[in-house]
Amino acid sequence: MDLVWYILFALFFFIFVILIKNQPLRPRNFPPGPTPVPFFGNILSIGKRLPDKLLEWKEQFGDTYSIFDGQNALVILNNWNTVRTVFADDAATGREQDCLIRTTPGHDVLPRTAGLAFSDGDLWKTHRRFALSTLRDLGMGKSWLEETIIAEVSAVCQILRDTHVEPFNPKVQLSNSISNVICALIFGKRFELTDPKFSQLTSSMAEHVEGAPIDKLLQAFPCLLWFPNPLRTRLQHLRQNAGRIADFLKEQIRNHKHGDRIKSTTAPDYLYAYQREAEKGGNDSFNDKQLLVSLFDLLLAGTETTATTVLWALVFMLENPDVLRAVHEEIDTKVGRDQMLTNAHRGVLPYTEATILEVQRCASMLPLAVPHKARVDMTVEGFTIPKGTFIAANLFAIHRDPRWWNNPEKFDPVRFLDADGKLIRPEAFAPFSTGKRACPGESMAKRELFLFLANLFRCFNFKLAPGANITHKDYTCSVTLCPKPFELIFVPRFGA
Ligand code: HEM
Repeated sequence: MDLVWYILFALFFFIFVILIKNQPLRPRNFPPGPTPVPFFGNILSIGKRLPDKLLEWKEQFGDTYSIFDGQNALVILNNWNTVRTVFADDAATGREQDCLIRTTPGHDVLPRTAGLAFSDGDLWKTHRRFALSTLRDLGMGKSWLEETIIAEVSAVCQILRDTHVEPFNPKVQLSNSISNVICALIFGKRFELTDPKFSQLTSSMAEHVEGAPIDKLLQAFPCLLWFPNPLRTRLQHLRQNAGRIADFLKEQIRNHKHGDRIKSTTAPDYLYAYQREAEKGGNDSFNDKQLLVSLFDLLLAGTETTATTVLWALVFMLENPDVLRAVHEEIDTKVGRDQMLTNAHRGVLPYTEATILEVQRCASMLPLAVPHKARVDMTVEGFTIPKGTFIAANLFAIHRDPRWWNNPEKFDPVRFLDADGKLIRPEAFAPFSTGKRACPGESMAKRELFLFLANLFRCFNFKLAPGANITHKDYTCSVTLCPKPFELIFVPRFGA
């Protein structure tokens, strides 16, 4: 009996030590926040609606607070002025480098510390500068990009007309056509919207983004990688997905190198510009590994974000038929129904553009943008943030902050118009984030969103399929907020 008690005592003592060792602790003078539990941090309190929980904690702990995902602390910034100051600082430009979906011990699907979105330091600076100038050279003031986007919108509108007012989930076709724009930009190629292989690829991209929470969970509990379980199986599937996208990109690079490029446009593309830069020599970071991951980042960032915003726009138009009616009226009276809308029409369609901005504000589809990491010890709002701490801008909260927005829960495009009906950009509007790591695709994305959405609005009325229901509260939450799958009836407003 004594031995049993002895073993039990030793076991409890062992568990106690493990719990104490794994109790996440806030360093001195660190932002306050909810009490974490051993191993899990605050993960278990979050539930299915992360943005709502983060708003609750903001009420409780103030504008700058911290939470733990497993053992890692994440500082959440909810005040726009703080975000602007912190993200302008070079010290806050670090990024998380570990990603289980992208890398496997001994075999990296996509090499870590490479690319644009998850690299940092000098490598990131060099390649971000290159990306910004190349995207600007390829896109700015060039008609080919606008023509490419309009061709894609026309193709997708035709597919939607061909549904003959039958219920249809437009997600795959919209993602394919939006992905075609970034494919044209990065390697000058387009794919048929109904091509099953291409549809599989864009679905893999969506799954890759949705998989981020699994990655986080397995990083918090690496022991789950040691034995078969559903999370490990899911991770393997996500890695295969990432591998499939990487293989697709390698094929494009090979074809390009072998001069087998399909010239759908006369413009040179990103890949061409990159290879020219590499040939110049003088900087060996312009290598094949960096090229592959940069293309991966551009393809995913350029497809998922824009496609999800378009889906959100459809949801908000269903919920706000008066707004859609006002958009139709503006387009019909200022331009007319019988021509495709181009960038030249932006100036005469301020209400339509304001509607798109309001969709971005209300959706806040990247609710925490992409978290940054402190590269050195920092002081933020009087708190000490040690080197290596993750820092996130809560764009979802900023876009609902009553200090900046009247009646923030209301979908109201007029907040983006001045008294003369001209478009304004309120200060705390930051769907593309701000500062040194702000989205390099912003100007391209804005153009795409206008051309896709204004033309979809021009062409269709949207109705829910009988018995179906979707509201802006029905979303899935990973890195992005994405409306749950829904079917719509696309009612053409006029003949083709
Ligand atoms: C509606 C469309 C889009 C939205 C809302 C969006 C938003 C964002 C946000 C919030 C970030 C994180 C910024 C930060 O870390 O502070 C980001 C990063 C990034 N975006 Fe976008 N984006 C969009 C479209 C695009 C497009 C079309 C491209 C490519 C042409 C692109 C390429 C990138 C890249 C490469 C990064 C990583 C930048 C870095 O880490 O330095 N995005 N985007």
